[in-house]
Amino acid sequence: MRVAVLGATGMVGRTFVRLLAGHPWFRVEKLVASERSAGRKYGELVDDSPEEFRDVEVTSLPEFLRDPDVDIVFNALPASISREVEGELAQSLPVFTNARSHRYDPDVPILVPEVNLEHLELIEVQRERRGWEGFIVTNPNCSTAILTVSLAALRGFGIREVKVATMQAISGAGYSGLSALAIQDNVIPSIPGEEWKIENESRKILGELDGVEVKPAEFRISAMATRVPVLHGHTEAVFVKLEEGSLEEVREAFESFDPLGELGLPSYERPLVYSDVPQPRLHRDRGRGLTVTVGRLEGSSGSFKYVVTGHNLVRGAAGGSVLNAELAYKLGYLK
Ligand SMILES: N[C@@H](CC=O)C(=O)O
Repeated sequence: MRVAVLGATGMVGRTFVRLLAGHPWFRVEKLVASERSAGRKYGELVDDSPEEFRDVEVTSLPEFLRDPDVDIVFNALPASISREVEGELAQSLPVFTNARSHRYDPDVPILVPEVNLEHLELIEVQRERRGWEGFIVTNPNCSTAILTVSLAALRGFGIREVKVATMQAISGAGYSGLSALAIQDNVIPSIPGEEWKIENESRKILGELDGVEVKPAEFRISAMATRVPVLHGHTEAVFVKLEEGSLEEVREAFESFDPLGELGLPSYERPLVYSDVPQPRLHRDRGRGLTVTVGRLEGSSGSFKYVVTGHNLVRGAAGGSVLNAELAYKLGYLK
């Protein structure tokens, strides 16, 4: 299928392009960016462009919108312009987006294939309600994606409460998000909007599809987000209360979590690996960036703590979105 990547020169857009290079089902035909970049070769704008895209001429967003002529859109544009752009494109095309603009619409799924694949049924609700031929599927905020993969492994024990403190990498703030002087030798315990997203997106993702919308999961959740001087890879200290489960059972649940192994999705990797001391520099690239690493599990009688780390740009953004598209393709939502 022919694909366009919107916002192709930003941190997440570059990751989309890298992950889609040589993809067996999706062929990137259009790299879309600002008017400033339009007409220039992708390799001039992005130093580490995959070889096959170095000479591709970048298209401006207005030009793309006049005649999209692709089968699928991956969106890495900023949220400030995404709502309108996505709404326009979804009238005729499937849109897989990293932007938060539509995440909280009741008929739009926040999809993590290993956690809530059944929420894809909302595509039919969107089409019915909005008269679209296409649809919008979002991936979660990066820290939420990493957290929910670990929580999904624990769902069978009955999750009652989650407390999480994040240590988020610099790349989560975008290419020019933070100055070196602000983050070097420092920890910044404030990421605007992040805690609300973690708390609300997690409950939607782990919630139940009730016909035309998702009933959020009922567990209590409280998040504290911090930025740390790590390039890529968000790490999270999680404290969870479960209805039941021993330490051995919880560890076994982490170790055996592999819900979509049979589907044959090209990007699929085991979503979770247990390792004693998870660390972003050592573990973020595990499973080509799609595997999260869980460890430091301690606790008893339904009260546990653990650490999870994962690649914010891959599992937490572009990689999650590509996996969403692969799942939709496999389940017949892309024609
Ligand atoms: N908001 C996150 C980026 C992931 O979506 C961050 O600031 O790290």
